[in-house]
Amino acid sequence: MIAIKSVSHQYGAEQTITFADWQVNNGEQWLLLGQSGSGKTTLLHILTGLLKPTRGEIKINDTNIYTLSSKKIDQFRGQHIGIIFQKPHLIKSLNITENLILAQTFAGLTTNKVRIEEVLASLDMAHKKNAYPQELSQGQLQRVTIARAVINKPTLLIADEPTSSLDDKNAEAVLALLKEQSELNQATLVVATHDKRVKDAFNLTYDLS
Ligand SMILES: Nc1ncnc2c1ncn2[C@@H]1O[C@H](COP(=O)(O)OP(=O)(O)OP(=O)(O)O)[C@@H](O)[C@H]1O
Repeated sequence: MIAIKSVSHQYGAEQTITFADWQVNNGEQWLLLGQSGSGKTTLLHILTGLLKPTRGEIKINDTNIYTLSSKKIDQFRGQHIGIIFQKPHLIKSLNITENLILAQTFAGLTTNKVRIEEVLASLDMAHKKNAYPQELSQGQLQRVTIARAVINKPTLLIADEPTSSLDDKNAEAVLALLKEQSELNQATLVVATHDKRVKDAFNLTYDLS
């Protein structure tokens, strides 16, 4: 489902990061490990269609994504890839339901409120569907971020450092949620981290260091 082959990226004249070939099958749960500066963010951007690598090929669901136009890549991302960033990036002037509608619209899909209610319920957030982002706690905001990432039933769910700012208890809870949601939505999960606490929760690891 994800295959990267002979991929490297060059920043300026001096720095080239080379990525080992990687094959990820449907439904697998992977940890993407690497120290600061090893290239995790670069690889995530490459995988999500945000950064065309200098060399190599990336296939997601048999689509060679960098052969698509940038508009088609944006649509492909919206429909097939759910991304959980460290910070929520929700629109403050829209309530939670409206933020999720926006995620459907950006992907070129029609509004599906039933799906929104289903996802919010699965994250125990149904009671906050009309709340605004500033009315939510950090933990609730993180749940909404996960809801937004899975709303379009992505085949690939990517989380970038989801636990680094959390204490042990919350880090464990977020990991459990990510695993549960990827299973519920039959999505492949890739969690990028340098957080050693996360290591034991995964048995498949792609290590950049
Ligand atoms: N736009 C850029 N221009 C030049 N060099 C860059 C650029 N982006 C990243 N780099 C360099 O590429 C290397 C990998 O960066 P990247 O952000 O992918 O690492 P990372 O593993 O995500 O690090 P961290 O865990 O600290 O976020 C670093 O040496 C960085 O300085």
